[in-house]
Amino acid sequence: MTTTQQTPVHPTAAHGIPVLAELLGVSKQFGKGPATVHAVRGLDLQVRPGELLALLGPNGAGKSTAIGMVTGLTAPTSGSARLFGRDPRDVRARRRLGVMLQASGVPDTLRVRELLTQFRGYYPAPLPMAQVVTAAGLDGLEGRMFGELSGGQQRRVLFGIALAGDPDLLVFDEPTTGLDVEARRGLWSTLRGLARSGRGVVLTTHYLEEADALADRVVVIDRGVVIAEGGPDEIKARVPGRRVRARTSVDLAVASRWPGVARASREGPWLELLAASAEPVLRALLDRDPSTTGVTVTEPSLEEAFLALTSTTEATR
Ligand SMILES: Nc1ncnc2c1ncn2[C@@H]1O[C@H](COP(=O)(O)OP(=O)(O)OP(=O)(O)O)[C@@H](O)[C@H]1O
Repeated sequence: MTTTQQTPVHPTAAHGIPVLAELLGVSKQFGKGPATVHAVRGLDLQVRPGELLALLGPNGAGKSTAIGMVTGLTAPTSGSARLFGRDPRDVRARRRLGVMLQASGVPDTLRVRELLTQFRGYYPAPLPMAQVVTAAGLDGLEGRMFGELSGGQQRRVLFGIALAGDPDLLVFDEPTTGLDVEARRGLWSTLRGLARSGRGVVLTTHYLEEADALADRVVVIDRGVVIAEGGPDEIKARVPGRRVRARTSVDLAVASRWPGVARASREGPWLELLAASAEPVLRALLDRDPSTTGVTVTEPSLEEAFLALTSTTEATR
């Protein structure tokens, strides 16, 4: 952790717990007139030291736009974004921030060592080169040109660049996209270590098991607004659901209209229902088709909770 910083962490109103970054009632619109896109609408978000926060949401939900406002790359249309208590575009705040975005803009012809040296040079107290290389899994790649690396190796370089300044807050937009299983697990462990050392870590991900395995707090965004927030277990509990699967002749369209049924799907003879609770569904199934067999009831995964939270009742055949 950088020890030379003069800037105090911004003390927020909420119980005096320090906040590294926050969005307060932030909205962002792109375009004008009938073509206006409301990417983010009235979003509140806070990131605290030592926490790993995952932003989840379907494509186009507003996750990258939210991250852009936290990191000062995008100005809010209304509301306020603060980074270490300052405007996120203020260089004194940005020096304490490490960012890894989806698009890189890194020159293909620079070698990994040159890139890391260049980025370390932007910061007052950068992380030692050897630590950056090890944490990002770049051992042996230091002499290679960026443009000649594989997609996964390039992601690791970008990760190294985000770490280079030894930042207090790290923001990653889909950091594990394109990484193989081993590299992903390695990155998870690094992210956990960063949070344990007191840094704030924010990431967006499409891998829901990643948020489940990693995050202290999950914020689910849909159409620009927060629709759920809490620990992974709390998010799952927000859908007080059970997945009921059974071999039955009950019609999909009928079952999908039962009260409390959030999703229904059929695969051959198997009907699967995500429902608020299992008992009424089991009763209804057996009433309609006494020969229903093979019933299993399970808790929803984070993925199912996420789908139920971000979609209206949907029946698929
Ligand atoms: N520069 C821009 N100009 C116009 N529209 C934009 C711009 N950036 C984002 N949008 C729109 O804002 C909405 C939110 O986009 P955003 O990239 O924040 O979503 P996301 O949750 O990160 O999606 P994904 O998971 O696909 O990366 C989308 O409808 C997108 O098309």
